[in-house]
Amino acid sequence: MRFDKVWFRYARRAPWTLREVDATVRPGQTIVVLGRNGAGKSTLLQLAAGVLRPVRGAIHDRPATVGWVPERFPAAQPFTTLDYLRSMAAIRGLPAAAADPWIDRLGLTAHAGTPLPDLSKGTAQKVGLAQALLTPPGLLVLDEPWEGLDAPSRELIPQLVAEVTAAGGAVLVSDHRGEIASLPGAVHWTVTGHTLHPTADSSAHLPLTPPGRSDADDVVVEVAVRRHEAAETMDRLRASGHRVLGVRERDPARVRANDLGEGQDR
Ligand SMILES: Nc1ncnc2c1ncn2[C@@H]1O[C@H](COP(=O)(O)OP(=O)(O)OP(=O)(O)O)[C@@H](O)[C@H]1O
Repeated sequence: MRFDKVWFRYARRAPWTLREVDATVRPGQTIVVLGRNGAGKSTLLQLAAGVLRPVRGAIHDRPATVGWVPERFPAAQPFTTLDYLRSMAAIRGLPAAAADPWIDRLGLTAHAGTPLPDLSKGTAQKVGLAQALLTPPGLLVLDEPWEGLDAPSRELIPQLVAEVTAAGGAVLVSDHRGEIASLPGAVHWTVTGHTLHPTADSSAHLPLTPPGRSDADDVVVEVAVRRHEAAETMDRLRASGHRVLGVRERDPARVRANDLGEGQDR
C-alpha cells in the first residue's frame, strides 16, 4: 500500500493536519507510528484504514481486508459481546461461530453476555481487537492498542501482530507509551511538523545484534540513493532483515570528485 503525496485537514479552511505524506507499507511489515500527542498519528492510521479519505493525493493498493481497531472502541451499541462479535462474523460472510475462538483467546468468555456499554475500557478494547481479527487482515491498523489493557492482555498484542505479519499481512500501530520494544523488527515512522518521517532510525529500538548473530559476521555496505528514495530504501532494507546503521549526507569533497564531469549529484 502506498501513500502518494497525501494531504489531510479536518475542515476546508482548517490548517493541514498532515502534509504531503509519501510512504509505503509492505506485506509482512510491522510499522510503529510515533509522535507527540496531537501530532497526527490517529489521523494517519485512519487514512491508512480508509476511515478518512485524503483531501489531496491518494492511497494506492490498500489490501482488501482491513482490520481497524480505533483508540476507543465505540461501545455505545445495543449488543452483548457475543451478539456483536457473532454479528460481525456474519457480516463478513463467516459462520457466526467463527467469533467464539476469539472470545476465548481474548479472555472475553466471562463477558460474553455483557452489554457492550457496560464493558470496562480494556475489555471493550479486546472486543475491538477480536472484530478486527475475525477475517485474517491484509492490513491491521491498531491505534494505541496497549491503552487500557492489563499486563497479560498487553502481552497478546505482539503475538497477534506476529501472526498477522507471518500470514503476509501488514500492521500499522501507533504507540506513545514506548511499547515499540515489544515489537522487534518493526520499522518506525515518526509524525512531526505535520508530516511523516519514515527515515527515523528504528535500529535504536532493536537489539544491536540480533540473537544468534555476531557482529563479526557483518560487513558494512555503503549505498548511495537519491534523496527522495532514502526512506523507502531504508524500509525495504529493514523489511529484508538488514540493520540500517545510519544515513548521512555525501561528503561534499567526495561528491565533487566523483561527479566531476557528470553535471549532477547522484
Ligand atoms: N475529528 C476531528 N476534527 C477536527 N480536528 C481533529 C479531529 N481529530 C483530530 N483532530 C486534530 O488533528 C490533530 C491530530 O490529531 P490526532 O488525533 O491525529 O493526533 P495523535 O498524534 O493521534 O494524538 P494522541 O497521541 O493524543 O492520540 C490534532 O490537532 C487534533 O486536535
